[in-house]
Amino acid sequence: MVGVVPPARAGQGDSRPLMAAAGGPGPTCVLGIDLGTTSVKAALVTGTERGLALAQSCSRETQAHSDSLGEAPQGMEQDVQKIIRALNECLAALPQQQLQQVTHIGISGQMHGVVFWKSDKGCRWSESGAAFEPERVSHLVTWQDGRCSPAFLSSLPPPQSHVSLATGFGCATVFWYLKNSPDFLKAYDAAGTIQDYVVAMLCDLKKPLMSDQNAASWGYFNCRNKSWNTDILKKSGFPVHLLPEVGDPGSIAGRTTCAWHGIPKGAKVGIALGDFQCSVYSCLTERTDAVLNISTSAQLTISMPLGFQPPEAPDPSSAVTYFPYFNGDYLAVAASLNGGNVLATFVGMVAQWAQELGLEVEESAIYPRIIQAALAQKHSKLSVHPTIFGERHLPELLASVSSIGASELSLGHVTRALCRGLVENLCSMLPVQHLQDTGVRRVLGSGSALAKNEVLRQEVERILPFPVVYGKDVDAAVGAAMVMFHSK
Ligand SMILES: Nc1ncnc2c1ncn2[C@@H]1O[C@H](COP(=O)(O)OP(=O)(O)O)[C@@H](O)[C@H]1O
Ligand SMILES: O=C(CO)[C@@H](O)[C@H](O)[C@H](O)[C@H](O)COP(=O)(O)O
Repeated sequence: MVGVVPPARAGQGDSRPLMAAAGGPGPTCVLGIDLGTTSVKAALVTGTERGLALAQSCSRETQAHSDSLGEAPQGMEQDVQKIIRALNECLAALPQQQLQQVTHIGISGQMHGVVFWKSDKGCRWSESGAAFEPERVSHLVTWQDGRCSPAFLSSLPPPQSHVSLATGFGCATVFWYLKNSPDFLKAYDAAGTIQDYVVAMLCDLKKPLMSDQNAASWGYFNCRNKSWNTDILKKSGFPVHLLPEVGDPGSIAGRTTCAWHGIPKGAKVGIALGDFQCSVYSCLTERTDAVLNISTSAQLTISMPLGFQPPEAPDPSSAVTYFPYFNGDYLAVAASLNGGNVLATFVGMVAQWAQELGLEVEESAIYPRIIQAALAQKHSKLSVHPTIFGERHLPELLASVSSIGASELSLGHVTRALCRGLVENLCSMLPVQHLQDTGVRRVLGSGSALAKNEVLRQEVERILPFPVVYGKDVDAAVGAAMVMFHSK
């Protein structure tokens, strides 16, 4: 037993679906999955008399980054075959006898991105029925994709949504294909996030289902009436037949049509969820909690009051956006494009410099060294503004370094300053003063980049004047499993 998961607090003010009636026919063993940007995580969560327990977990890096097939400038695509391979490796590493007990599957994953497939040929099940392999499936164009320039985005019709349109958002990517490679879209008749694709394959859905969490992340989705901006899109020639059906987070999308890695056929599969919302769900128990998630990207968030409704129109200049959560609730989110991916880029740069100096150093060996070096440098006057990927509200503001003193140039100084810069950047988007004004009493930390990096945790604890409690590195997968226990 790895640890007992915070039990859901039923009752007033809790955004989470009510716990299944005690002793009711609720699930006993749930598989939670997070199809993240860097790694896939899987978690087996069991119901015990003490609440929910994380029985087993596994993670595998996908190494799925691929060149843009369509030669899209600044394209960021991932090979779906490699994502599914990492998923299969994770499940194969979990105990068979526990997988055989699984009655429900909760799936979350990286939001905004889009993958296309041929609805009745999206995968091929192995002879044994144990696993499926993708077929007639495109690459995943991820949330980090930069093909939609500001000029292209401004040529698109204004959305009737509170979420501003940005590059890497599913609907923006479809518009890009429509304009630059229309024949590409003709090969497919289904689309969704990577997690929607997996749900559709497991349940053999002819029409993909998508939760409003993921629909909102695509753009052109009205969260108030839970519908796509179909009229606006049709007028622009958008292939609206590609838009999935939208359902409520926590609802059941269907049942597995085959046994899957030992999980019996007929297991209930939840509608796919946003990884960020599931990371929050795994730990948020009080409305006075703030959550800081640092995985490939980074988010700092607080709950909005019950009954809050987002504005009708988007505000592209705002650093904070409102994410649909559960039960009609919303989260106010500083969603940064710069999180673990900045540290990963720094590690890649160190490896590249070493190679240019004739040294071969594995990136996996660099992480512990830069962390150790920074632990030895408790302070650094260096000031790093880390936004090498820009931000959605300030796409042109790239990274910068200042206060560079001759004594501040060690690997340890630079690493600590970089970690501090990541946290300061989030706090520039959602200031500490605002957290205090809204009554935040505690910060819950989640995401692998935080779980694996003591220096980052030290800087979090220096900058945020609140107690900080950390989760594990499989938070979104645990959250996706918890949703299945708490859904009606
Ligand atoms: N060995 C390591 N030590 C410290 N940090 C690491 C290590 N390996 C990866 N990371 C950090 O973890 C981040 C990926 O976190 P992860 O939770 O796997 O991402 P996601 O959920 O987006 O797939 C990377 O961007 C990197 O910054
Ligand atoms: O960009 C946003 C929100 O706008 C982020 O929540 C982003 O969608 C998420 O980080 C992605 O879902 C990727 O998550 P992760 O792979 O970084 O865990």
